[in-house]
Amino acid sequence: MTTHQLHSRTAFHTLQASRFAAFNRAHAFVYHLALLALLGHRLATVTLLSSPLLLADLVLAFMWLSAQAFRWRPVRRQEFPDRLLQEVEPKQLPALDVYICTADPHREPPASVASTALSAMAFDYPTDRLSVYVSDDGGSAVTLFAFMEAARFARYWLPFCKENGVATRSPEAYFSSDRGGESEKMRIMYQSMKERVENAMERGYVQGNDMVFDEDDERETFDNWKTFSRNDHPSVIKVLLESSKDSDITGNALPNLVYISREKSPASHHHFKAGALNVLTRVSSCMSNAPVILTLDCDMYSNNPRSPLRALCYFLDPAFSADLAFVQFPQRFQGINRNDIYASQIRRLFTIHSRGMDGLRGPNYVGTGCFFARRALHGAGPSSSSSSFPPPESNSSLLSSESALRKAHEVAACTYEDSTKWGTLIGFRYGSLVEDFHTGYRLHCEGWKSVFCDPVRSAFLGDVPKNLNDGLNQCKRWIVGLYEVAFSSHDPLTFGSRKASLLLGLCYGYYSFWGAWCIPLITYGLLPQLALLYQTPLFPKASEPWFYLYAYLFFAAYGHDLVEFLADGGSIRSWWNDQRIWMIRGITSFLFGTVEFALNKVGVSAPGFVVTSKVMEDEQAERYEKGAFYFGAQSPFFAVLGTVALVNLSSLAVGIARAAMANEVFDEMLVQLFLSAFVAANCWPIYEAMFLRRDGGKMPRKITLISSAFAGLLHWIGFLVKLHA
Ligand SMILES: O=c1ccn([C@@H]2O[C@H](COP(=O)(O)OP(=O)(O)O[C@H]3O[C@H](CO)[C@@H](O)[C@H](O)[C@H]3O)[C@@H](O)[C@H]2O)c(=O)[nH]1
Ligand SMILES: [Mn+2]
Repeated sequence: MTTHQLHSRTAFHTLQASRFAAFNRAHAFVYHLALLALLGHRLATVTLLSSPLLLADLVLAFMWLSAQAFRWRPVRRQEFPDRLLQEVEPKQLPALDVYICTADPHREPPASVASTALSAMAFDYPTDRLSVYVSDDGGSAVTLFAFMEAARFARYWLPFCKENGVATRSPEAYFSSDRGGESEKMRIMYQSMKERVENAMERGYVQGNDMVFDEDDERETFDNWKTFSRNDHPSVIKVLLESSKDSDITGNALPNLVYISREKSPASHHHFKAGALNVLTRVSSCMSNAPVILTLDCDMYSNNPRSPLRALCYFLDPAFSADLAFVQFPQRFQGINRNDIYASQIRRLFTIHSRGMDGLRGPNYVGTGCFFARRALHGAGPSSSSSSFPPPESNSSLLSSESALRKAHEVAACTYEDSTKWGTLIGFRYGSLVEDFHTGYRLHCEGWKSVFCDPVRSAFLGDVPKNLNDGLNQCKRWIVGLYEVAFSSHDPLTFGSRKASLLLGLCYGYYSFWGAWCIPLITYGLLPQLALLYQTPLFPKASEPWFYLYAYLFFAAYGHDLVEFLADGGSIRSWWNDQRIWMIRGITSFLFGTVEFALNKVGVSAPGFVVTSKVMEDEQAERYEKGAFYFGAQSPFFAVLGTVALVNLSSLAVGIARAAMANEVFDEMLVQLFLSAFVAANCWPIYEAMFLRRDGGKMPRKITLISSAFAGLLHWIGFLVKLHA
């Protein structure tokens, strides 16, 4: 029991260990014995043909073992913002800097990005200590324009939210559901602002008709912009709202709002989002320099205006916060269809495993919805930084003062980081496409801890890729980034387990090698099926005792997974979809990511960050809403899926036919028959898309043909192997 529980009547937060922990440990003990027996049996019976299964089982064993770390001590926390407010005067609350990253106005519509900013500006937080900074890696004049519009709209929107007790403070989200009465005027105002932004977006630049330029300076900015290109332009830093000068229509101060597009040049590396976050960290330190920082992706709007207070329940607890680097809220999403066909919620990553890590030293940083102590980004471990929180008052001079702006431009320059420790020891860390995973991991290694904060009303909501191909591409990028950490000089298994803890090292090890799932998934998705076709048994007979070992290992793993999923609030249908997508990712994203990482390693290609699209055509939206898969892209992923689906279908058909004729086939081949049937059941949407559907989401003819050719090739190889065996 912690001290916080003892004083739970006044504590700002409490912690409760999960009742599952004891069960998990007992189960892990039994399961590991079975796993050892399996590996022993495999080794003793290994043949040339079954040797890939041995490798697959070894990878499975590693995955299982490292995943037990998440189950060792899951915890749940609760925080009490009202108690905090009883003890801390609003004037004593630390300043808060919010960072919002955007990178591409075509994939991330500027009006939605501005909506996210408005939701953060409308936090239940003293506006004179709140600043919102947006980083625009897209270098888009339209995004700046959208933020200028948002700055004007904020004068009405903030008082509207507070007077009407609105909880959904992103205007985009608020007006997407039908509202009448009072909000009609606001809706019209928002719609017309959105239209102006969209018109400028369509045109591609901002002109005098779009807005009344307040100052010549504004006109000049947009005129100069016409010579900029995305990858080559000077820094643009604009203070759009300044708390000490600007107020809303009721006379209350507005938060600071600052637009930044860092300098870009083809000659320097920009380190994707991590680079953007580091510029934000430095520019904001020249301006508001708040001790608390919130990072948000441009699509992750605030859905709970009190989340800053919740984070402060931890940061303002002096007995707790000395080594607290960040408070992570789960990534949650809006607009997911009923049974979450693409398993977009990724419950395991975003909640189940986060709770597991929270019982060790804290959840991983997942890039958005995360409050940081600024000092944790200074590169000194917790013991050497000042233990009191919050640190002394932030800058009080004007954000837009000439000196602040001069300094800000200096630190946003693309050569500023040359021969500094930014990205290696200071700030957000470079070297991985999953800068969030990497940064959180390194902070844990430095001795910092983190907290997982999961209020009943989700704190933030974002968009998910609602198209299978986009989702698989996103996952592929993650895999490449995760391997970059796995094969760095700070690899989780050796370095991490020493510096953080053995269990945390295993957690990070599990994810850094996430892509290795492709080995067992591809092996188990093809080999037993081909062997079934050519009547080669690879598993014990159903009448042998060893059979029960396999059955136990399979059903216990799936069962445990299901129980965890249901306990997290999932349904059986969405669990089924989740495990299906895991298989699909395994043989596509994980495989392609593994290959891509290897190619990067030998210098054939270089890592790139393809921003996930947050826009969707109406037809696609409708199809997604109905729960139909979308296969209508010429994607190499789909060719792999089609191949595996066809191999399983043919082996299942042949296997059943043979088993119907001879009983001993059933006995000998039960495991292989089961595997074919199980994979085929999972492949149902693929068969539909190949053979049954007529709509735009069906598999393109070409992909079906390529898949059939590959499947045929595999059958033929199987046949040759059988001939020679
Ligand atoms: O060069 C870049 C590339 C991306 N971004 C921003 O990074 C965010 C995440 O990009 P997105 O395409 O949405 O990637 P996802 O894969 O959906 O993002 C997940 O994975 C990322 C990498 O691990 C994390 O940074 C994110 O927080 C996490 O939500 C967006 O706001 C982008 O605008 C930049 O600012 N600069
Ligand atoms: Mn995203």
